Amino acid sequence: MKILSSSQIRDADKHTIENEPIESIDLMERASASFSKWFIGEFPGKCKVHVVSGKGNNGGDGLAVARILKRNGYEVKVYTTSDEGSEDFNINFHRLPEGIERKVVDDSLGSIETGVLIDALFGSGLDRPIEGRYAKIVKEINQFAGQVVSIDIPSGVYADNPVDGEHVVEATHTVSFQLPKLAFFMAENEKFVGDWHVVDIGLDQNFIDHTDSRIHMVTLEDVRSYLKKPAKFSHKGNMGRSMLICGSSGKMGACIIAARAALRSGAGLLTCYVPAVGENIIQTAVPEAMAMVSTFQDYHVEEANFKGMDAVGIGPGLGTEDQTEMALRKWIKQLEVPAVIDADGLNMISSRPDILKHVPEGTIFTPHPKEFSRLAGEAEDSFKRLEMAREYAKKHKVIIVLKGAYTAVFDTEGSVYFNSTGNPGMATGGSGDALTGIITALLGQGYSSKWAAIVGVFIHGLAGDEAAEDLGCISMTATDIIDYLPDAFRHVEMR
Ligand SMILES: NC(=O)C1=CN([C@@H]2O[C@H](COP(=O)(O)OP(=O)(O)OC[C@H]3O[C@@H](n4cnc5c(N)ncnc54)[C@H](O)[C@@H]3O)[C@@H](O)[C@H]2O)[C@@H](O)CC1
Ligand SMILES: [K+]
Repeated sequence: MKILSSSQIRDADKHTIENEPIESIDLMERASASFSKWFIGEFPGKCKVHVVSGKGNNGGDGLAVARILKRNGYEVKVYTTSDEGSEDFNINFHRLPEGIERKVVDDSLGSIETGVLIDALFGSGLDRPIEGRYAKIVKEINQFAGQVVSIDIPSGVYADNPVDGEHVVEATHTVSFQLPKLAFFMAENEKFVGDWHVVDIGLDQNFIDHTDSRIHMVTLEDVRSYLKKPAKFSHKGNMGRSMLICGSSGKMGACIIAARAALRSGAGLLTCYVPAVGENIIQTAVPEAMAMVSTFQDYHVEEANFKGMDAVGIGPGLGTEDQTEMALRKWIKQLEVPAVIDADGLNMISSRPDILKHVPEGTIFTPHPKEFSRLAGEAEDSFKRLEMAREYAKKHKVIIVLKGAYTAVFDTEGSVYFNSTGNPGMATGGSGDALTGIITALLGQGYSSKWAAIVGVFIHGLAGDEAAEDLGCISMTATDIIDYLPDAFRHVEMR
């Protein structure tokens, strides 16, 4: 699913109005009806609803929603900051039926105790920080004890840029029209956006499909269409020969987790290249994997042989000893197959950036934000980090998997794909090692680097979601994520 900027969405609105054709006020009605349908589903008890409207079209939506909810049996009170506004605001203001209490407010809503508050103060037309009387209103909205639902976007949040003011509505839910907004994927906006939802308002799909956007959200349907089904005549040899270079003394767990995750992701033949300390451990813990053992006891110091391999995963539990770093340099120089580099592998590259020039095109890096800042420098905010990761991926011709609540995959052409699965329970030790194992296995099965990353991240998150459903976010572990991989793959396969 594409994510469009607010100016692109405005163009889509305009195009729909001209070409469907539909009057602007009727499109507002359609949007408000979609919002109301969502609202009635979420709050079926006919609670008291307070609608706070600005004077733009977001406020106009609020007024239309007030009317629709009143018709559906809700007790509705409307607070407007003005009795006059945009053309469509004015029409909806005059359409407000009898029986809706209304109040034109200056800088205070007065006391609101119960019910649900709908925030229709500002939408995508916000063009400066919220100040003065509007700031006081936002303060009151945030002091309200009940749930707050923002129409389209929380007032004070920009769709495509970082928040620049102190006064921003903190919504419980945000109901966005037609498509999600880039702002929803940024960690610092979580407290404003709350849980977000998208409702269809019937904008011209053909126009959206032809609008150039390099920002996407990965959906189940996307992954479903890219998932390779094992062929009837497949055998272990053509399901990919993969190697994990992993482990050091005290960090063999990372290796085990990555190996198990690879096997649960369809790796045909898996070899774990480990230092001597890891031989018994990996052979006992993961009997399905072969072990290739380095002569040195505690950590990697030697060259590896990738002959016959289809994919390599480098990183889980490697440690960052100087000699391991020298070994890493050799591995990278002789890489001829698709590879994913994680964790300590990335940390070593950060401290010796000259290794970068040997990294083959299309290699996947899977940093979390801290590892990414070691690679590319600190970012002021998530929007800047997004641009930095995009530039880094383009410049070094690598696929970046920037891990976070919405893990983002950056391809070498400047496109970014936000993941839509996963939960806070996955921020647990070993979760990243499992991801490395999954991506290695997919690379081995012939997925392109970009799609191995996108599909791997999605499946990893989905397995985490299935685990969280049964075990809860607090108790789940990386091993649980692996245990739920079969459910996740089945879920994607189901048609
Ligand atoms: N046809 C369309 O374009 C549709 C638009 N829709 C709604 O329209 C919204 C966008 O409407 P608008 O473009 O009218 O914008 P807004 O409703 O967000 O408000 C814009 C107004 O607020 C003022 N303003 C901006 N920032 C301010 C600030 N910090 N302090 C004080 N005043 C400020 C602007 O000067 C302008 O008068 C969307 O978010 C969506 O809710 C929907 O009805 C769907 C259809
Ligand atoms: K709003």
